[in-house]
Amino acid sequence: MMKLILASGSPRRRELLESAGLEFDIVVSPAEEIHDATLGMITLCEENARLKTAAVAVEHPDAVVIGADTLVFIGDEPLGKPKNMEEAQRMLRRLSGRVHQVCTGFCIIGPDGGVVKSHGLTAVTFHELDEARIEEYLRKTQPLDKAGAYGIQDHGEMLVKCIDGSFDNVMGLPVDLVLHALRGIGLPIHAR
Ligand SMILES: Cc1cn([C@H]2C[C@H](O)[C@@H](COP(=O)(O)OP(=O)(O)OP(=O)(O)O)O2)c(=O)[nH]c1=O
Repeated sequence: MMKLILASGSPRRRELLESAGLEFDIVVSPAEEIHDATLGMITLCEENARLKTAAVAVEHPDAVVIGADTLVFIGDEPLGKPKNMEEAQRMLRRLSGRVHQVCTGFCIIGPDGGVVKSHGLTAVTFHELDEARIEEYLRKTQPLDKAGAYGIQDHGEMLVKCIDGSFDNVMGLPVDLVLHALRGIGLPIHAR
């Protein structure tokens, strides 16, 4: 049986892959992310996913390794994780009352060195948020380890009016696409 490794320290990614019924080990990737917005949304997320995955794959050449990167985009501008609560507040103010895109790039590297890259894209519409709502949200949740300063799984109803696309993808991993890609490289995965 081929070993699967999730190259991620994100508890959300772990939860999503577990709920898909997969067995895997976790190895947190030491790779540094790049922030070059001129690459464009999809290339930037997929390239970050590839860097994270490749850094683990070289150490585990017999395994199938998967890694991912989630970014929030306002137009062409990527929002990563806020550095502090003030930046988190500024991000939520900017997301208020509008639509943004959440892109999760993922990469799978197999024992043959083959690289598969793909991504999920979800449009998220926020309610109009007043200052009191933003403050309450930031008090209730932990925004600093999340792209765009929010977690849709974390009191998301306080912020999110609607989404167009996959919820899992916003949370950190487009599970259906990942399962499809894993099947494509020959991992025995049963339908959900
Ligand atoms: C938009 C959004 C992001 N997130 C999280 C998912 C990711 O953990 C995080 C984006 O940061 P990432 O850099 O994609 O991932 P990470 O640093 O947490 O973990 P690793 O690089 O080891 O895989 O934001 C949510 O949990 N909910 C959301 O609604």
